[in-house]
Amino acid sequence: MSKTKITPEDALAFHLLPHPGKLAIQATVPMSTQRDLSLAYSPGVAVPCEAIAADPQAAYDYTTKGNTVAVISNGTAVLGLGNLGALASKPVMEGKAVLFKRFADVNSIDIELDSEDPEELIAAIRLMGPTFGGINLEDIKAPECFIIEQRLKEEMDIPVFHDDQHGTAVICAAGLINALHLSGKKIEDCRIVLNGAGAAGIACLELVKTMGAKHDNCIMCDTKGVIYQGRTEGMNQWKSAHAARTDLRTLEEAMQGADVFLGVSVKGAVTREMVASMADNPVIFAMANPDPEITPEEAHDVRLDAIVATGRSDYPNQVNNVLGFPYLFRGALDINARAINDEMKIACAQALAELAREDVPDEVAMAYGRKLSFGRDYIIPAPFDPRLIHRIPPAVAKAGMDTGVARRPIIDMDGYKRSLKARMDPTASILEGLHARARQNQAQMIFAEGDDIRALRAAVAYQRSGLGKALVVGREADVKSKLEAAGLGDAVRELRIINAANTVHLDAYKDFLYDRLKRKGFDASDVHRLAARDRHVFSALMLAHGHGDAMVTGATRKSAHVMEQINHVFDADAEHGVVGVTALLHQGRIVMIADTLVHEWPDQNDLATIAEGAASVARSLGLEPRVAFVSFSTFGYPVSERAEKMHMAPKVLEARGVNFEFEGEMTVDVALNMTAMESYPFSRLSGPANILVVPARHSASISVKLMQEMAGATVIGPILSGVAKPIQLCSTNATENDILNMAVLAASKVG
Ligand SMILES: NC(=O)C1=CN([C@@H]2O[C@H](COP(=O)(O)OP(=O)(O)OC[C@H]3O[C@@H](n4cnc5c(N)ncnc54)[C@H](OP(=O)(O)O)[C@@H]3O)[C@@H](O)[C@H]2O)C=CC1
Ligand SMILES: CC(=O)C(=O)O
Ligand SMILES: [Mg+2]
Repeated sequence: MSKTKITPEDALAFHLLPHPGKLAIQATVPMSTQRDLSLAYSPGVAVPCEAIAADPQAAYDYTTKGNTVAVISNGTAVLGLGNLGALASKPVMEGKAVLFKRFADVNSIDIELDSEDPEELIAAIRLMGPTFGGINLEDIKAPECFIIEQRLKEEMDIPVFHDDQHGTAVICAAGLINALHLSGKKIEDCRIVLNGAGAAGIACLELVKTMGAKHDNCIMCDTKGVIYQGRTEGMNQWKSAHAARTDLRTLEEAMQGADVFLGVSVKGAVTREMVASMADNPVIFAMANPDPEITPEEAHDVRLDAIVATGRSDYPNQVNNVLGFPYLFRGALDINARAINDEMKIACAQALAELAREDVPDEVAMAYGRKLSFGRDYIIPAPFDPRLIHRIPPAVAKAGMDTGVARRPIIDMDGYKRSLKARMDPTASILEGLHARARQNQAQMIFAEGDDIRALRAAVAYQRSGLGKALVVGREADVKSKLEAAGLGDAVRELRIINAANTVHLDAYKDFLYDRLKRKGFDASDVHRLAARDRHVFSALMLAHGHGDAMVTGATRKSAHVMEQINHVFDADAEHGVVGVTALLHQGRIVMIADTLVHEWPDQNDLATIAEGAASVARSLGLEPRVAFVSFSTFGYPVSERAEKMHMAPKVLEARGVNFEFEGEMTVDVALNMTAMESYPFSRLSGPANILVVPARHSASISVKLMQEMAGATVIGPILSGVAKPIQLCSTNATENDILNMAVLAASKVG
């Protein structure tokens, strides 16, 4: 697996831009008219207030309570970094909140409380009960976390769940079930060593014992070594419950002959020697974050037979509570649960373990750059597995219903599973899919504009994200000084910088170009100038000769000019059926507009070609194309000469016998809104259109820019379809991230 290299600068920039932090709040109701105001606020708001006063359960219907979880910390155990305090824990808590949203569509808000006094924390959190459907406690150190959670569970009527305890224990249990399955050992026979007797450690060992591990076979260690019966130093009642009858005193001694090591302590706590002394087929879960107790490389160095997991996303087998808390809360919220109980946690662990043993869909395999199948390097589902959202919450909800904590049981389980699938934003998986394919292809990407810092930053990000090799066209000294000025001086060595003036291939490139242009009014000196001095032409020549797999350009010059230059090398014009398609991503929806680049005033045949090009782009993004030819008239009314070609284009497609849905002509609202489409029951579209073929390039540009400026839509493209090699153009106002996305798109098409 290619490892993503993240620098401290990357991490800070990610948190700084485009806005400080990682989340925002968005209204879900219209707030534009006097009437909206009267309904949302006084006087309309009084009605739900009274309804809730009469029946508290109504809060789940009329407020956000039922889908809102608080992520609460006091920062006393921030990951494995220790007591950084409430304020410094905020990035982690915001992070958990975004994970809740991304993976389970749970709205979540972070709350950092500046106190280490359990009583203060209990009082503060208890008072927040009315606001939330659940409380996720996070990174509060042991033993205070045990007292706080226990009391809040008793005193609150919503789920209170300390993620570091139970989230970790659930995932650890799921991974362990599968790891032991592979090593052919029974949990009751295993000698288990757990390092880190805090929030995560105590909960993990308790669950492992519930699963059948014998008390006398389990050794728990902390900073003072083995927790044995009679030890007095650094003890508390939770540690005492796991004190072993043993003469072992150090982690090193405990590890000898152990079958399983569970680490929830700190970076580097385990040595190669300790791993070497373990039993056959040892299981090692080094779960400390951000750095594990021992890296998989170090462990495998001494024990090839080890099954190793960490808490990180850049190694196989990520045993991290991100696989648990989003889905546990999703299931709990959907039954308006009073609590998350042990049965719900066990159901979650079992569902996760089962899922990992099943066949893995290709999209998941691609996201991880390798074929995943149940085995030593795949014992637990991967976080981007799209099946998690509809497999885990139903198991949790069912367990909650069976054990009587549901205020509102689910009656139609199949309907519930379908609704879970629909919850997820399809745009997220499309972008993830593109990244996945790009990562798998490991393309050598030509960044043509090495004189532009945005392109250079994108090239660095491309390479450091493990997507492939970045080839930058530019002068070495210039690239170096620009990168240094941007604080990226160390990236110079990582990139391959190609200077057109002194490449060994220049003569071959010139011969090729001369052949293409000699009958088009270009002489040898024109060709030399183009090949050696124009970065777009030079880059296209590199690509044409296989000295790179794909290219991205267009940030420094208008796309019409860039297309003209590229056309000297490739047949990238309307005549050759090339089409520009722009994808608009907005509010969980994707709509493509075509042609946004190549055809200026297409006729009906061109329009049909544009539809075909756009359909192939849609399929490459994993979408089943539904094309609408759009205009200001719908199915012939009002009659207009201008709309004629849009009316005729579907007939051309019919004659071509294409294998995707299309219809037209129609207005955009009919194309995108199934209710409006109901007035035309003969329409052949089975759902709202996802491709709008527009009458001309100006209407394409207007539509895209209007959506971008007014609605804040994310714009990807124009994506070029029909060129012999993957080339992507970005716009002159592209950001580093836009350029990177274009590179990813180009890379996803390689191969
Ligand atoms: N992968 C995952 O999903 C998760 C991983 N974790 C990781 O687990 C670790 C602990 O978190 P948490 O339980 O919340 O923290 P706590 O502060 O509650 O507990 C930390 C425990 O680790 C022990 N410890 C610290 N250093 C060492 C050492 N060198 N050798 C042995 N034990 C040591 C402490 O010992 P003592 O009692 O003597 O002070 C304490 O018992 C962190 O690294 C965290 O990132 C946590 C949750 C989830
Ligand atoms: C993953 C997590 O919750 C932790 O490391 O604290
Ligand atoms: Mg944590």
